[in-house]
Amino acid sequence: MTKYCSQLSGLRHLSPSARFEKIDEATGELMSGIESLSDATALSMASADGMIENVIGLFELPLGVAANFQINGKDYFVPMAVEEPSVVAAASYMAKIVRENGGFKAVSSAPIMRAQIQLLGIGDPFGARQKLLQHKDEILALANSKDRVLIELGGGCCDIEIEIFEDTRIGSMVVLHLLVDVRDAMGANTVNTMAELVAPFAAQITGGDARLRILSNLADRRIVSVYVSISRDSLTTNNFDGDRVASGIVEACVLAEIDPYRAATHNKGIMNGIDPVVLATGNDWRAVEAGAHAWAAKDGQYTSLTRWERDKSGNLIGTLELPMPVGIVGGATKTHPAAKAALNLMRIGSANELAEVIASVGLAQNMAALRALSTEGIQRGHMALHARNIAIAAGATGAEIDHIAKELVRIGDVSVDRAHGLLTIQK
Ligand SMILES: CC(C)(COP(=O)([O-])OP(=O)([O-])OC[C@H]1O[C@@H](n2cnc3c(N)ncnc32)[C@H](O)[C@@H]1OP(=O)([O-])[O-])[C@@H](O)C(=O)NCCC(=O)NCCSC(=O)C[C@@](C)(O)CC(=O)[O-]
Ligand SMILES: NC(=O)C1=CN([C@@H]2O[C@H](COP(=O)(O)OP(=O)(O)OC[C@H]3O[C@@H](n4cnc5c(N)ncnc54)[C@H](O)[C@@H]3O)[C@@H](O)[C@H]2O)C=CC1
Repeated sequence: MTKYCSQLSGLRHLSPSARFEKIDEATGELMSGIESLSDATALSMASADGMIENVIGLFELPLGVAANFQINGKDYFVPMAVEEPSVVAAASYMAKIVRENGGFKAVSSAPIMRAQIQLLGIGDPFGARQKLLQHKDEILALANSKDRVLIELGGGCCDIEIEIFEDTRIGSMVVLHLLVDVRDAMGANTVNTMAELVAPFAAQITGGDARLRILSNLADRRIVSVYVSISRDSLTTNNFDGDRVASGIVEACVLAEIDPYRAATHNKGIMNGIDPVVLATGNDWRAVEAGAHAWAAKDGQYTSLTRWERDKSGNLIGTLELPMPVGIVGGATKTHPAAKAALNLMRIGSANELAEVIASVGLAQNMAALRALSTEGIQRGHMALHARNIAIAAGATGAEIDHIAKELVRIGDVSVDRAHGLLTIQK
């Protein structure tokens, strides 16, 4: 059997089916269910109808595969479901550079999610806090009394925290947090069930009224960190030397660290890498987005999720740290056949491993954007690929698409208007 090797060049020149075969070959043909990735009807109407309400159809997106990823010494072809051109190309390109420099190094914390129980109508919030702490063992036992599967897997509610808030409109608020190791699940349903189970007991021992009982999407105990170190020589391009590219990336990041206007766009670029993998694996991208942006503002000002710096030898060092509440069981991960196939394609063994892959793609995407923005600008690479979209929007079909796109790039005017003009001349 061929060894799984994600280092592949020239995928852009192949047709989708030839690309599929090439990747299948490069993965050692061990992908059960991989055909779902190229099958537009992978999700049946019956399954879709079981997933959400009032279903009348399916909504499709292109699924690309980013090549070259090596994370903690393991190779990955990364499936990305996304509508935006240049994202998959950029991820593959940066993964190629990072691979030559030892690959991505990622670590993640235990998969701990938190649920909140809001308790109102309490005159002695600090006394209530003490009572909750005194009953911690009973709270944990109650929370862990239903989900046998999770407990047998070594997960479950492992700690509590308590917050007190005073508000002029509603008075004292005591908020009990359940900290739950959710193992390989995203965990929202798991912790919500526990919160609803514990709430009446918490109300009884504090004398309060239990209101909200729901997870927090600021998953600050479920953090993934990823690191790259890149020599300046690897960053040299035809027009810029590596030292200039590295300092350009650092300087671009500094603006995002101090200016929320830039930080929002900078972090959007990171999510360009993260969301497509979250989506392709059937995970909840709203939860990941909410957690990422709340984390980016956790010190009181919205800032960059990445840091780029130079070490003493001049190497470019990039790091990304953020919450990553994703699962490989539960939610849609097992009901959507393409999501199952996506996890198979990457040979993912745990939710933590998936989190590490997703964060690596986020860091790669940020590097690509900063590299382009601080040197030649975003338009050349991105708009050249976007030109095909523009050609399609103007009505090009079949072989016309590539022809019109190339012409738009050659003229330097990637607009629907110009594409219309070119199509008219052609017809
Ligand atoms: C687009 C590139 C990669 C071109 O870059 P290039 O220098 O033209 O690439 P290349 O032709 O030298 O190819 C190098 C490698 O890139 C990959 N590659 C290259 N082209 C393709 C393709 N067509 N299809 C598949 N893979 C491709 C592929 O891995 C290839 O290796 P090979 O296969 O040849 O051995 C570069 O210009 C780039 O990274 N640009 C940045 C793109 C980007 O960030 N896009 C996101 C959209 S913009 C946005 O929304 C976010 C933003 C920018 O606002 C965020 C922010 O402000 O921070
Ligand atoms: N605010 C939010 O983010 C909210 C999100 N959701 C949704 O909740 C869903 C995810 O909830 P989950 O609790 O993950 O799903 P789930 O309830 O479908 O699956 C989790 C359960 O799977 C079982 N399980 C089997 N094998 C396991 C393993 N190896 N590790 C851990 N558990 C295992 C456990 O009993 C566990 O409780 C997503 O679809 C999300 O969209 C729901 C409510 C709110």
